[in-house]
Amino acid sequence: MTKTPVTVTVTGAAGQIGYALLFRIASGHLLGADVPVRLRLLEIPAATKAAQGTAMELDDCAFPLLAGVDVFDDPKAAFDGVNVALLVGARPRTKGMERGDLLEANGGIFGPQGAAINAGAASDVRVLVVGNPANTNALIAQQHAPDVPADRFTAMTRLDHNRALAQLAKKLNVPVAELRKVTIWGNHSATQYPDVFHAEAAGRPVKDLVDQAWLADEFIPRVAKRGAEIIEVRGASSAASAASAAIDHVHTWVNGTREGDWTSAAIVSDGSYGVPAGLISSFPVVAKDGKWEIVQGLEISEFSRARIDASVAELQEERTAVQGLGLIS
Ligand SMILES: NC(=O)C1=CN([C@@H]2O[C@H](COP(=O)(O)OP(=O)(O)OC[C@H]3O[C@@H](n4cnc5c(N)ncnc54)[C@H](O)[C@@H]3O)[C@@H](O)[C@H]2O)C=CC1
Ligand SMILES: O=C([O-])CC(=O)C(=O)O
Repeated sequence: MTKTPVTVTVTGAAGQIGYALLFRIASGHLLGADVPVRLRLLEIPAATKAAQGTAMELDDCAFPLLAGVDVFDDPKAAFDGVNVALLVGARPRTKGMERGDLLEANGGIFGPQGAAINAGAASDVRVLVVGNPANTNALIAQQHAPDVPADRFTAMTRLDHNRALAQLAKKLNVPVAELRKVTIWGNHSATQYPDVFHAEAAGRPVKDLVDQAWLADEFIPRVAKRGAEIIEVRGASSAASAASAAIDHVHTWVNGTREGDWTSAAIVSDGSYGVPAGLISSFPVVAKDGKWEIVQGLEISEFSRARIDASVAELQEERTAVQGLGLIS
């Protein structure tokens, strides 16, 4: 193997998403089957022993692409030279909580991590925030990294996107691969808006195949509240599906979207579609040459406008809340 290994830092490495994620990164699913990776695992001191255990198991897999694994409890060391940062480490919600209830508990984690990325990351660093509330945590990290281009900070709505694909595929009885141009707008929360008005199923407009009552009363709430449904049924928040979506997000970011399709990612708004610039909000996006671009020029109906605005209003409230907590200025 001649390529230089890519350094991937995973926070919360001893957690349930971490356990589902690390083995897929090491086996080449994140960046490609010919790209060696060096893993850096960041944990709180109480969990570094468990992370060491996972590192031992990674060794035992003898993955040909894995160039090394190190465990850290210091963000500065963990993010030194990082190319891809997966910020997973944060407390998950439990039954009866909304993700926004985690703002105070988790927000404090992301300022120091953003600062450590600012101090030591490689110049091509890409950051994906998974820990909830993901959009606002990503905003906190980004605001602490003034020297890193803002477009390198993203939050994960790919799980919501994948959930929307799965629900539509079932409803329309088509393979997931035949679905295109589904969008998640706004916040990774119950206010998110899964939009199928531009979507296609096997080349046909989805809006002609489903009625508005199904969309409003079944599809949208099902996707938006799927995280809570998993907590209710599984007794713990989504892990393998979240890890899989994180893999998809970074793989698409680096390798591009397929022709004639787009995906969803929460990225720093440039003001498109009336989303205030600077908020980290989910949009329809394509990845080209390693960069996300918002799909422009889509017609937004009144039905969609009201739902996008409601989710964006929640993002603004979350930003005001973390300003009030002194987590960003
Ligand atoms: N954006 C999304 O679509 C999704 C987000 N999530 C979120 O991902 C986060 C992680 O979930 P799980 O792995 O299930 O939780 P978990 O509780 O199993 O693991 C979290 C890990 O993070 C570690 N951690 C806490 N503070 C840390 C810090 N400052 N630095 C490094 N590590 C730290 C903990 O020690 C623990 O090992 C939660 O906030 C959860 O809500 C979960 C599913 C989907
Ligand atoms: O719902 C939660 O708390 C975990 C999560 O973000 C998801 O499964 O989408």
